[in-house]
Formats: sequence, structure tokens, C-alpha cells
Amino acid sequence: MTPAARVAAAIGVLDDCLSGTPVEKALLRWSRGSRFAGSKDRAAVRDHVFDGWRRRRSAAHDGGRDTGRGILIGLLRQQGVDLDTLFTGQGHAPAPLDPDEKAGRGDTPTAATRVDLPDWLWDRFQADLGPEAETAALALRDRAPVFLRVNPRRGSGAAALRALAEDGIEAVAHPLVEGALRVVRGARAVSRGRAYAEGLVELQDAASQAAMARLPLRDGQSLLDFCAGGGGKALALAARARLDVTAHDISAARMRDIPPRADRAGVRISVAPHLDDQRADLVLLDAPCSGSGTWRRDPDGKWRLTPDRLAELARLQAELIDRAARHVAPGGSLAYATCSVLAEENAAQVAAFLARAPGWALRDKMQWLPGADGDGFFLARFDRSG
Ligand SMILES: C[S@@+](CC[C@H](N)C(=O)[O-])C[C@H]1O[C@@H](n2cnc3c(N)ncnc32)[C@H](O)[C@@H]1O
Repeated sequence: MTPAARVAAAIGVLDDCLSGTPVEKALLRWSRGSRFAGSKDRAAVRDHVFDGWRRRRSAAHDGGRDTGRGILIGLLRQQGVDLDTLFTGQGHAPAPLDPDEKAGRGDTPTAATRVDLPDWLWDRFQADLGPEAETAALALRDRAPVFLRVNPRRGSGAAALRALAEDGIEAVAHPLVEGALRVVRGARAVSRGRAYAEGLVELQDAASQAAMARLPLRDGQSLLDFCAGGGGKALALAARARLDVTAHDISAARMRDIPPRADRAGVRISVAPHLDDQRADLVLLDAPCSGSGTWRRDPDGKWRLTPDRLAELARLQAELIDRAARHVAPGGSLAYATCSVLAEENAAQVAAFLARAPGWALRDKMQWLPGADGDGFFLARFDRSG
């Protein structure tokens, strides 16, 4: 495919997204109908689509229309690309720009348009994050860096860097937390490489790594990961100490990869689709949330979240905190985490739990905002006194 044909394909996929199809599904649909596209074409179309969808509002403004074509014109304009070389109308290229598209919209975008958030979310960001709201929102408009976690059970950071380099993957130590690497080149090859296959590295965002590194652990302790999903956090904790780890999730299917991942990492994790009244020294609740700290990876989230859905998530989080707390052994700890930056899911949950649950003390609270250091993440740790 020519660069112009890739742009035309991305315009079609974005139109599908605008009609309500989730971005991954829209890309899959295009991909299935485009057997002629090679892997480089697919990667390029995917990048255009994700770059455009993250900046849906500002790009549509700069491109003059809230259509796939408008978004792509605005995006490429923001990227400083010469539009006349792509919008030629020749072959599979999109049609040349009309006079309105050439002129672009003359009016000044609203602040919410400029930072690419729906109006109500921009209000929330400002209320919750104050002077940091704009930096956080702007970070969500760009591609996320790719981070790896070095698994000390399998080798050192230097050994991981060597193994990655053998596969043409360049990474550098990331200062946020020991053992974090930022991939500089070859990110798409990581999961096919030796370092990954041998469990030397796992894909994990740096803020998640930093949060897990803050939790105090001792050999011999028991850990219950109450919302384990694919087990990313449980694996990070199990790599740090000799723990008795149990992974639980409402969805057994989501936990399917935990046994092979644990084998690869050289740690033991028991998977428990159902829990009895067992207790653990540390219960981790990595709760279902809006994902607002990770919207650069999942831009659908910011365009589809509604105030009602957020309130529903907050109710579920409060319920899960109470349920997870019942599994904490006397003298043990509850760690509550989200990948959200919204106070309703973070600080408000902490305050409400402390108010309704005597016998618990807040020992640690930390928020990471999306940016060069990683995604947005939140962690609070409570100790149980009784
Ligand atoms: C943020 S994800 C967890 C990610 C995971 N900890 C990781 O590091 O990969 C939240 C998880 O909560 C699970 N979940 C939702 N409701 C639940 C419930 N009532 N009980 C247990 N798990 C639940 C979801 O299936 C989802 O896997």
C-alpha cells in the first residue's frame, strides 16, 4: 500500500469508530477485509487510527469536520505533514482537499477540545488534578512508551538488555523504579524475542511497577490478588519475595494465561476461580476502573465513559474493597489500586472506606499521573489492626 492508501484506509476505520464501533473491532474488520495489506501496512494504518482517535476532538477541529477524513486531515496537519502529497485522488489515495478543508476551521478551540477530552471529563480533571490537569490530559493525546519489567528470578537488568539487543530491541534503564526498562526501538518485536520467552522481562507499565515495588513484602507471607486478571501485578510481587500467592478474578478466562506466565517467570501462583473464607497477609485489589490513566493505550475509554458509568464503577469499587478487606488476616494489609486519575475512584474511595471501616489505618497513598514516566496509577495501603 502507498502512504496515501494507508491514510485512506485509516479514514474508513475512523468512520467506523465514529459510528460506535470500538477501535480494535474496527481495525479487525478492516484487516479481515484487506488481505492484500502487509504487516507494515497494518502497523501504519493502526498508528494513524490510534493517533487520530486519541486526538479525536482537536484533530476534527483542525481538519474542519467530525468525520474520519476530518480527523485524519487535522491529525496530519498537527504532525506537520504536507497534505497535498497524500490527498491526491490518484490510485487509492483520498480525494484532494476542498477549499474548506484547505482553510481549516478559523475559530479558537475550547480548552476541552484542545486537550482532547469530553467537556464533563475536562471539568473533572481540573477539579481533581488542579494545576496538573492539563499536563495529564495532554499526555493522553500521545502514544504510550513501552516499558518492560526485569524479572530478577531469571537474571539481571544487564542480562535482559543483552538478550533484548540480540533480537534487535534497544531499551534503557528507566529511573522511576529499579528493574524498569523503557524500549527505545523494536517494541513490536518484544513478545517474539528470547528475553520475553525466557521470562527475563515482562511487559508492564512503569507506574504499575513502581506501585508494586512500594508494597512491603517478607518471605513466607501470603498474598491474595483479588482481581488478578492476567496476573501482571501478582507476577511482579511474586518476583520480589518467596510468597504464597493466590490469584482470583471473577473471570476465570482472564486468568487463563497466569500458569504459563508464572512458569516462564519461575514463580508459583495458585489460581482460585472461587474463594472460600481464606485470609492472606496482603490482599491486593487492583480494581476495575475507568482506566483514565491509560487512555493513551485505550482511547475508546475517554470518548465512551459517562458520568453514570463512572458512578457505577465507584459503587462496584466500594463493594469490592469491603469484600477484599474480609480476606485480610489480622495484622495484615489491603492494597487498593486503580489505573485511574479520577478522585471518585481514588481519594474518595480511600476516605469512604476509612469512614465506614473502623480498625483500619491508611499507611501509604500515592498517585502517578500519565506522562513520560508511565501511565496514571493510584495505590493506597491500609493496615488492619484488629
Ligand atoms: C484492572 S483489572 C486487573 C488487572 C490485573 N491485576 C493485572 O495486573 O493484569 C480488574 C479485574 O477485576 C476483575 N473483576 C471485576 N469484578 C470483579 C469481582 N466482582 N471480583 C473479582 N474480580 C473482579 C475483572 O475481571 C478484571 O480482570
